[in-house]
Amino acid sequence: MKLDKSNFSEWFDTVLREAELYDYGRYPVKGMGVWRPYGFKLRRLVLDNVVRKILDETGHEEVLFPILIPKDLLEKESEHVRGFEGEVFWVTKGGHQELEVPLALRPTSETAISYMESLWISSYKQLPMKLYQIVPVYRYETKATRPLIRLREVSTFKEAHTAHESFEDADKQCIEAVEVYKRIFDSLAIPYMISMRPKWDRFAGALYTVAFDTVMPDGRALQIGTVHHLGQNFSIPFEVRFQRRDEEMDYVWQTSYGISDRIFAAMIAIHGDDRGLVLPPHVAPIQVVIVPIPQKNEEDQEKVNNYVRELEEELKKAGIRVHTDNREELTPGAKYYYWELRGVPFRIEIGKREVDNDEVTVARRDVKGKVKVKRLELRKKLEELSEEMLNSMRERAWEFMKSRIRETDNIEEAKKLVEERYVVEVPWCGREECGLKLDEEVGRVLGMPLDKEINVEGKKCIVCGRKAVTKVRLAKTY
Ligand SMILES: Nc1ncnc2c1ncn2[C@@H]1O[C@H](COS(=O)(=O)NC(=O)[C@@H](N)CS)[C@@H](O)[C@H]1O
Ligand SMILES: [Zn+2]
Repeated sequence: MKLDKSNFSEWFDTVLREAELYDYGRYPVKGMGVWRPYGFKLRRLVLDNVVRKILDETGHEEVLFPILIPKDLLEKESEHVRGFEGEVFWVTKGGHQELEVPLALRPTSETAISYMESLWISSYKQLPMKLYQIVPVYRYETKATRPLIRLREVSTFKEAHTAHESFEDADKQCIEAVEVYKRIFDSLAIPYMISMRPKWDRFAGALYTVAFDTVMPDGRALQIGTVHHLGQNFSIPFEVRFQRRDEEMDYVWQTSYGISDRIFAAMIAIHGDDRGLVLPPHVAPIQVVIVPIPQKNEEDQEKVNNYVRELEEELKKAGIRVHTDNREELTPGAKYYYWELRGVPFRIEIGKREVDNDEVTVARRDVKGKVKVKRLELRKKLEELSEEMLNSMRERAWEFMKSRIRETDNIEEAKKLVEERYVVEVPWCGREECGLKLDEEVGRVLGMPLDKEINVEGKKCIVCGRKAVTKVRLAKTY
């Protein structure tokens, strides 16, 4: 099977399948895939070593809520229910019994969490309350479903929900949430744009939505994370009341922020190449694969086998996830291909020469060439190479994303650039009808850049010609 990343959609589906990460399209429910052992290990390492680690370090506490939400609860916040009513899976029967109250498979959990917070929270002393859970959520997506990108069972949904004393505190939490997401994406070397979503595209029930978008290899933008200021839109209907410091009663101010399986889609898509996966060393299920080079005579073979066994022991003791590929039926070359497809960051080749010189030959997955390393220096060298590899993956990914972003003051040029799969930044007057026109005729409005200086001095809205007040990013999106 020849991989060709220039045909991205085909490449992505093939890599997921051939690297035995994730089985999609064969499980007999549309929009739902299966995490296979190798992919499940990658997912667990990302969740434990990156997502949970950063969330726990920033004052969040992990919880677990029921998956079923009664209809009356889901419908308490009017904008929320309008936003999700077409997307909810319902459980309507228990055994032979029709259920009194239909139960929703959670599409997200603001309603479930606000309901319980109304029972838990009574005083400002309990605030801020910062909870998160990593659970599957369910959305009856009607647009084309795609593995890890648009699922009906979003199997890895990290949703954080926080409650605060004031609008300002919730606002500050949104800023903190943006920093948390920057750390998570930076740790996986995923590049991102941060934009304020336009009013017509914010989360159902939010005052505002800040979104992280990355650019996939085909130039289309993918929303990989969102942060919402919910104001009191849920706490009032759910009566999440608390006594303020001044002893007055008030409703809490809430935020919520979510990431999903899309972080795996982005990491796999952006770092992969024509040989398959390229994984950041600190989350790779196998960090080092040892490939022994077959020897002609018995004695040399014995020496190589012993050397390999010791080396593997040493690396395991150092906490490195190492695997020796002793399969007789494969040539070294076939083994290289097999482990490159699976994105193993480092390959160590051991032949007679390495044994005689007490060294190893190391090949890094993301760059060509090999280096010889003295066995005694190997552990330290692997740490250095891991750092170097992650940094170069991050640099390369940001370079690519920046190469896909253009600016123009001309609507015709904007259309052409979006057609060519660029993200285009254009001056805008801020009026909704112009924004909606851009959304329809040029490209999806990702929103106002929050991650760069905006200068629209003397610029005109590319739709109506009025004075521009800001810029907006437009793109073809998933
Ligand atoms: N069908 C889907 N498949 C995969 N990922 C999805 C899907 N729908 C949304 N996502 C991802 O999940 C993130 C959070 O979803 S959301 O609707 O924007 N926000 C919420 O649900 C809020 N309750 C924050 S937890 C999105 O930014 C997007 O990256
Ligand atoms: Zn305008």
